[in-house]
Amino acid sequence: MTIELKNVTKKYGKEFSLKNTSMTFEKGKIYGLLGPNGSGKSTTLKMIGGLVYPNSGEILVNGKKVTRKISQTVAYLTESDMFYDPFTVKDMIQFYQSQFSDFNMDKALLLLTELKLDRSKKIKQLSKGNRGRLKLVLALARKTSVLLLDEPFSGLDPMVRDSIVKSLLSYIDFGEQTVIMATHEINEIEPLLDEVVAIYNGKILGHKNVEDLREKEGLSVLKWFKQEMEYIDTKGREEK
Ligand SMILES: Nc1ncnc2c1ncn2[C@@H]1O[C@H](COP(=O)(O)OP(=O)(O)OP(=O)(O)O)[C@@H](O)[C@H]1O
Repeated sequence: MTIELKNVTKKYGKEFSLKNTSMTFEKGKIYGLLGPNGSGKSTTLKMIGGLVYPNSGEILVNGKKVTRKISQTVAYLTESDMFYDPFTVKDMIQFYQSQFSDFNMDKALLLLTELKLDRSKKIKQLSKGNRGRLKLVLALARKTSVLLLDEPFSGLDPMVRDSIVKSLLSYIDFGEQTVIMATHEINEIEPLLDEVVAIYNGKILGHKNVEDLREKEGLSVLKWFKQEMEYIDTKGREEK
């Protein structure tokens, strides 16, 4: 599905989270959304996921304006936990199955085994990293045309990150799913990405095809992102 942000502005009080931002995410591509803390990454994902609405402008998914109902078409791994503590891992999986008709139980069970999660454990007994793993299971087990991942590696130890990147590769439906991943782990996700978007202070600074970056400009995603940030520092493009 194609996702379009058209002149989107989001304010919390007087603070801008996004300032008149426009961007198109094309069907079947994997996007990395990069930016320093507080730049507007989570806000962008929340708006695509129908959790918050813009003050002005519009967000369209396949030409349709986003409402709360979008949660039926969009799988969303949020930055914060949305778990019910007394549930066990298995209860949580069954709850998702009851909520989403696209939930694939076989895939969930496979992911649980791969990520070494104990089904009988209560959510409140899980470590932060294991809660992170469970969030991944719940998001990846859905068959949706849009997948939003907000800090999917948060709390995970570096030893498992590699295997999780590989899991992502095998569980994403390439060419079909539009995936947007907000993260600070730039090097880890580079092998997954088709496109990269840099955001700063509520504005999109740049958008590049990762292969073009490498082949035409000889830059890694991290190098390009650092260049964009240095440009901000030297030219003071901040418009506050
Ligand atoms: N619920 C809220 N109430 C007030 N301000 C908010 C709220 N959510 C976000 N903001 C503000 O909006 C701006 C963008 O926040 P956002 O969470 O989108 O950034 P981010 O790029 O995801 O940051 P991080 O990398 O730290 O997760 C920040 O200035 C933040 O303080």
